[in-house]
Parts: sequence; C-alpha cells; structure tokens
Amino acid sequence: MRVGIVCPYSFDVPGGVQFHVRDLAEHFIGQGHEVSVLAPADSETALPEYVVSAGRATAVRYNGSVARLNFGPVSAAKVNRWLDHGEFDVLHLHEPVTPSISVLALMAADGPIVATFHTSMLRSRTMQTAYPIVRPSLEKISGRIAVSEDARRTVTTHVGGDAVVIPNGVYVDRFEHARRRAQWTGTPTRPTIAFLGRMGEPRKGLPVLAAALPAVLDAVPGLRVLVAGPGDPAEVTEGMPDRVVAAMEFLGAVSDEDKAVLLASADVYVAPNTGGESFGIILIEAMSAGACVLASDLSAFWRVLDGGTAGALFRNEDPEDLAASLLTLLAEPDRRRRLATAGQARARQFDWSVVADRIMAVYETVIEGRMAARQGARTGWTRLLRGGDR
Ligand SMILES: Nc1nc2c(ncn2[C@@H]2O[C@H](COP(=O)(O)OP(=O)(O)O[C@H]3O[C@H](CO)[C@@H](O)[C@H](O)[C@@H]3O)[C@@H](O)[C@H]2O)c(=O)[nH]1
Repeated sequence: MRVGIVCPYSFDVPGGVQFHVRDLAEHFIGQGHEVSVLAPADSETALPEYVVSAGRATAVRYNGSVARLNFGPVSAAKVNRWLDHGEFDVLHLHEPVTPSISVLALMAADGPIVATFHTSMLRSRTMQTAYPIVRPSLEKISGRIAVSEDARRTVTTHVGGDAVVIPNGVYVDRFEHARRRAQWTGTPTRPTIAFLGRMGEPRKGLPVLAAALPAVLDAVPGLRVLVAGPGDPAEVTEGMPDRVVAAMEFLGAVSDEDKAVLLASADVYVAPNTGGESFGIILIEAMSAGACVLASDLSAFWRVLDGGTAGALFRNEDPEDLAASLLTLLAEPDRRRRLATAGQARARQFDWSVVADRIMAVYETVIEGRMAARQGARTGWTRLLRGGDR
C-alpha cells in the first residue's frame, strides 16, 4: 500500500505526535508498505529517508505548548507537489484542524483520507481562527482516529461527528531491553527520580515537582532529580530555592537509547503534567522500561495507569500530595516493584504490533469504502444512461 502521512509539528524537536508518526511509518515500512512522511523541518535537521521536509517551521503558542508549524502559500505549494508525486492509496493526516501542513493537505487532497486527533483541548485562539476555514474540508475525512477518550471528546464536542479510539503506540521491547546504568541508578540514601519532557513548557509540570521537592528533601536529603529533555535549565530554575536546584541534574535532550536507560534506572518516574495531555506516550515508555510511575491524575494519565493499578497517581497541581506520594513510594521498594511489574504488563497493550494493525484496518476500511462508493456511482450512472432498471 502507498501511504502518505502528514505530521504538522516540526521534526526539529522531540514530541509525541512526531514520534508517533515516525514509529508508525517505520512499522509499515517494515511490513513492506511504501510510506512517505511530510513534516516541517530545518534544513540542518537530519531526517530519515522516508521524510520529506515541508520547510522550516514557525513557533506558535498552542494548547499550553509551543508548536512548531508551517502554513502559507510556499508550504501549500510543497504540500501539493508531495501529494501529486506520492499518488497515495491513503493519506493519513495528524491534527487536521491545527493550522498547519495537515490542513493544507486536507484542503488539497482528493482520495481516501484518515485523520488522527491527538489533542485533548481545542479552545485555543489559533484553533478558533483556523476552524471556519477548515470546517468544509473536514467532510473529506472518512476515517477518524482519536488517541484517547479525552481526544475523542474533543472531536465530538468541538469538531462534530465521532472517532474511533486507537492509542499511541510504543516499541515496548526497545524499552524493556534497556539495562540500568550505574550513573542513574539510585541507592537507599541517594534514590533517583526522573523527569523527561520539554521542561520549559509549564504544562509539563516541572514547577509542580520543584514545589514538592523541599518537603521531599527534608525527609530524603540525598535525593537526585534527573531532568532530561530540551530546554534551558537557567530559565526553568529561576526563582527556585538553591537546595532544590542543587538536587537537580540536567541531562539535556537525550538520545532514544539514553531515554530508555534513564527510565529503566530511576527509582521513580515522575510525570507532574498539569493538563493538555491527550494520552501520555511518555508514561507507556516509562512503564515499558520497568519504571515505577508517579503521575498527576489527569484523566488521560488515569486511564493509561488503569486508575492507579499500573502506576501511582497524585492530585494534579498539588505539590503536597506529590511530595507525600513520592515519599511513600521511596520508602516502599516492594510497592514500587509491584507497580512497575503491573505497568510493564499493561504497556504491552500499546505495543506497535497491536496499535499499527488497528490503524491499518482503518486504512483498509476507508479504501474499500471509497471503491464501493465509486462502484456505486458508476452503477448509478449506467442505470441512469440506460433509462433505469424497469
Ligand atoms: N529521545 C528523547 N525523547 C524525548 C525527549 N523529550 C521528550 N521526548 C519524547 O517526546 C515524546 C512526547 O513527549 P511529551 O512531551 O510527553 O508529549 P507531547 O509532545 O506534548 O505529545 C502530545 O501528543 C502525544 C501523542 O498523541 C500524547 O501522548 C501526549 O499526551 C500529548 O498530548 C515522548 O515520546 C517523549 O519520550 C528527549 O529529550 N529525548
């Protein structure tokens, strides 16, 4: 099958949608399909050979985050060229209502179209401006996927119609096989906790973790807080107490291999995110690596952690509750192990081998539906030209 996938966010920075698109493309290529991905990227960014750059992206504030998108006539021309050249059997757009190359592709494309909604909130100003332009084209989408119930609710409430829920995928084995590294492994007096993500974005919750740390450090002065991900440590630590900053070790953006090792090594993986998460791909990664997860009780996270059986939860944006939950986990290695084992078992459901088959089934349904509609139209015309079937 010839598959065209459009990713609206730039491949210059790590992000859930980008990784979802990359992994899905590689899974289908591994199965023998022909896949081309169109995504924004800087000219210096090294891209896999199946990715076509849609040009440099502009940073836009969106969904409590900074999205790197591109839009406009130059991008539209690139999208059109890619579509003409690709002759895809199916076009898979991600975030089709975010003003981006996904919208441009939706407006220009003709043929079977599948769209995946990753967002759990659409009420942004950027979104509201774009929505009236996009709305007429939304009817062209014949297969709608939402990555979670939260993302699906966004579709039913703000976009109209429904979507089938197919979660984000993870290559579970890659994380499961990661071995601990002494440098990041905790000891009884110097336990390690890990945070990973775009730390400069408040919704990723580093300030909530920082606010919880004084109470945790009172009880566990040797605690090491390993902070990985893109962002400027000087900026994010501004105004934090010295001893909190001293407990933090900034690793910067890490490779995929180091990410898996870090998650496997830390005593607890903390996800203090405050909102805007549709799923929480990072939780599945941590669970796959065998980490004990402690996450805020956002509904998306609650679902991924199966209501707290596959990882612990604390009250969102409540540093006191975070500190108390973390201290309990640090004091109870058996509980940590139980949660980690349950988490690793649960993560299997989100392996690409399961998730990609479900996405392929949507592609097939959409392609068959299109062929049936064409056939129906042809039969209708034939009957009409023959003067009906009487
Ligand atoms: N290798 C590496 N990966 C990183 C780094 N920083 C972040 N990532 C990866 O980037 C991905 C997602 O990051 P998040 O910050 O958790 O999510 P997001 O980009 O806001 O993604 C949104 O869409 C996802 C996909 O549907 C959702 O899962 C997520 O909840 C959110 O709505 C995860 O795979 C995470 O491991 C890094 O320094 N290095």
